[in-house]
Amino acid sequence: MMTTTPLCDTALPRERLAELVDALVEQGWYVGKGFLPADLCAELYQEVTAMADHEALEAAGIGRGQAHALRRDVRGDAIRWLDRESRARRRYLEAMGELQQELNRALFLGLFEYEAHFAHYPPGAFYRQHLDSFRGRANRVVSTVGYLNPDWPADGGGEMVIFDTDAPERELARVHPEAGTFACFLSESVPHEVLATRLPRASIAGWFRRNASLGGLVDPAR
Ligand SMILES: O=C(O)CCC(=O)C(=O)O
Ligand SMILES: [Fe+2]
Repeated sequence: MMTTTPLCDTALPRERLAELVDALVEQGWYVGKGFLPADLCAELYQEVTAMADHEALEAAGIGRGQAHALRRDVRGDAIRWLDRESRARRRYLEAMGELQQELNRALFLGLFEYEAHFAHYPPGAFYRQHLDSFRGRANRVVSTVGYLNPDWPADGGGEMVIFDTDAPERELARVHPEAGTFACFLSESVPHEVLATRLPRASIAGWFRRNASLGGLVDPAR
């Protein structure tokens, strides 16, 4: 009999997925250490580091379409949108596909698409407090961040701070950008920021989207 090779060996543990769903329902955000497989993070870290070394990343901006602008006073990372060109990237996207299915099954979110980019913050870079969903467009519904740096030191900076929806000056959590840690939150309601990093900081930021076409405008991806 023929055996089929599984598409990937990522398979996010069921109990961690359940924990994530519960936290999203209860507080609108989730942070899990050791959520992503260590070998996967190591491969992705190598890829983004090589891209940074070869200037294969582009300065990140804010806003979509024509409103897109470079604002180094707001965010200082460099990015590259994730394609499926390496085994590691396919594995990561496969894992996000599992998460999407689980979110749709458990929460009826109707998520239909996932977009993600590598992000590299050079020393000194930060990303000021913001929401991930652009005003007037319910396009990004759930945000994800997978961290890739091995052995992040306690004084490395670069934490992601999560703030209270109703009191955005109130800090709720600080996430150390350590390989394996995964953060997930509601894009429209959870204010967050990246504190200035002391070391080069690597991650994959991604968003589950619903199709939003408003006023006859089809919302552009990215
Ligand atoms: O890297 C992080 O911790 C968060 C990044 C972020 O907020 C974003 O890219 O929108
Ligand atoms: Fe963000």
